[in-house]
Amino acid sequence: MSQSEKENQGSGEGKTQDMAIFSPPVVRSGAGALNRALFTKTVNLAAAAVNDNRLISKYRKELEHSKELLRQDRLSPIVNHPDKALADQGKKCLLLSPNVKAPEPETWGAALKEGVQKKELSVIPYELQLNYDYWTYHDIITSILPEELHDDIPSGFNTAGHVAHMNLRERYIPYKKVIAEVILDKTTNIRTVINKVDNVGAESEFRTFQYEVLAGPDDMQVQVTENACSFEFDYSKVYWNSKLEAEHRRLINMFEPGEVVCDVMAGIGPFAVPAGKKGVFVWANDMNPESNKYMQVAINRNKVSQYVRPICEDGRTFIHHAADSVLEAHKNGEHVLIAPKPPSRAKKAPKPEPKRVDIPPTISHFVMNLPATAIEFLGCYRGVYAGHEDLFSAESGRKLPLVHVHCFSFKADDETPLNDICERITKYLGFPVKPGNPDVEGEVAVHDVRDVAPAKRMFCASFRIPREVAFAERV
Ligand SMILES: C[S@@+](CC[C@H](N)C(=O)[O-])C[C@H]1O[C@@H](n2cnc3c(N)ncnc32)[C@H](O)[C@@H]1O
Repeated sequence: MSQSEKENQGSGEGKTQDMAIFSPPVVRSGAGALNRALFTKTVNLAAAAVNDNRLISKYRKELEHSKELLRQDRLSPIVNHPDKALADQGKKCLLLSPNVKAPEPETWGAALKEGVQKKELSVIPYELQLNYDYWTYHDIITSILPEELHDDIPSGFNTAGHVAHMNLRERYIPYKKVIAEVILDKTTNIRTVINKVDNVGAESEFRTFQYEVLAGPDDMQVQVTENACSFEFDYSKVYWNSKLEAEHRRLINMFEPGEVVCDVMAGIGPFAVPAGKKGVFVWANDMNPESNKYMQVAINRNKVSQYVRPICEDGRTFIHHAADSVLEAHKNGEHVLIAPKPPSRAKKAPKPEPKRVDIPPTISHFVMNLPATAIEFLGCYRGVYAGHEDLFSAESGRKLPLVHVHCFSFKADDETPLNDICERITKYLGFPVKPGNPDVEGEVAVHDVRDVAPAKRMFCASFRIPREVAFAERV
């Protein structure tokens, strides 16, 4: 081996650092209480003590370039000198790669050797102390769980404000408390960890769930911000899913200021409140009285009471009631007045009049986010505008409402889910539909929203209510 080859090998160039030394100790404490003190470790390294602090940045760059500097996630290579007296004088060290050994100059690379030769550096042993705070959730849990559980370490959870909501698989249940404690320690802004309690697949009518608190206080009163609106609610009493923010935004972006939107299953208002904020009139219904209560809270918090009306009834009856009530509001001349921007003080222009926006006579969009069953409500559109063909005459320029109905279907790359969804819409609407352009009567646009299970996805189907359905006689 030539001298340069020896030097190369010694300096760690071309060699991967042995990073296993930074793994936490294996603490197979079982399902018992989490003992954070067991997660301490001393890693023996070498460090380049820098004689003059003004040279730190120069040597940091050089040693980084020659791959002699320690590169390890969440560890700064610049540390205080291990000698307390020198540290008190402000002396610093640069931590070196584990391949570099202080007593073995043949492991030092050219940059290090040169620094030592110039008496600007000295290479010293350094005992790096690592503890529980250093390691990630994954590191700690891997260290605790037995190896047969390493293949699918629980990592995902929903959050609602300070609450992390887990849905642990059966085989991780014995470790639920330890897992929750570590999540609590390692996730900023999480104060409570809960686990969904299996209720043998049965979902509650209001899409709430049974849970047990695994770590932190049993405090389910949460605050969240979504689409620039703030919500405060009891997460145990109403439905909330932070993973739907993009879907909420997608539909909100379709609504125009001054239009009317009827949200049939509005929850606490993640469609309604931001839509109201952009000047859309919203009739926001939910059958859960708790949702209705917290929607009112959100309306007040976000100052959208001029635009958003909370209603609490069965969505099936709401559909006709909403069409009638919007028309009534229009006939009564209900409107909002939008205060103009104050004129600049320099101009002595007369104060501009507020802008009046009337509630239009008809609904532009219905939203139905209750994916498990909403399609079954579609029969309720029959007769929604019975006797009101005039409202949608060619001269009026008005179109029948678009319905956006959420649903579940298969996960497949072909047309299977589209055809499945269209078949079910056909059945419940009582009118044949096929995949296509929602502006064409009898055609449906299907948007793929998100994965919900290995073989199941959530979709949103959008279509205009067919004339035959809208103008049918009410029974
Ligand atoms: C999946 S959540 C969606 C809530 C909200 N739209 C969202 O995106 O977060 C479905 C909502 O439907 C409400 N709900 C269930 N059955 C209903 C019915 N028959 N009529 C009206 N609302 C209903 C539940 O209370 C729940 O808030």
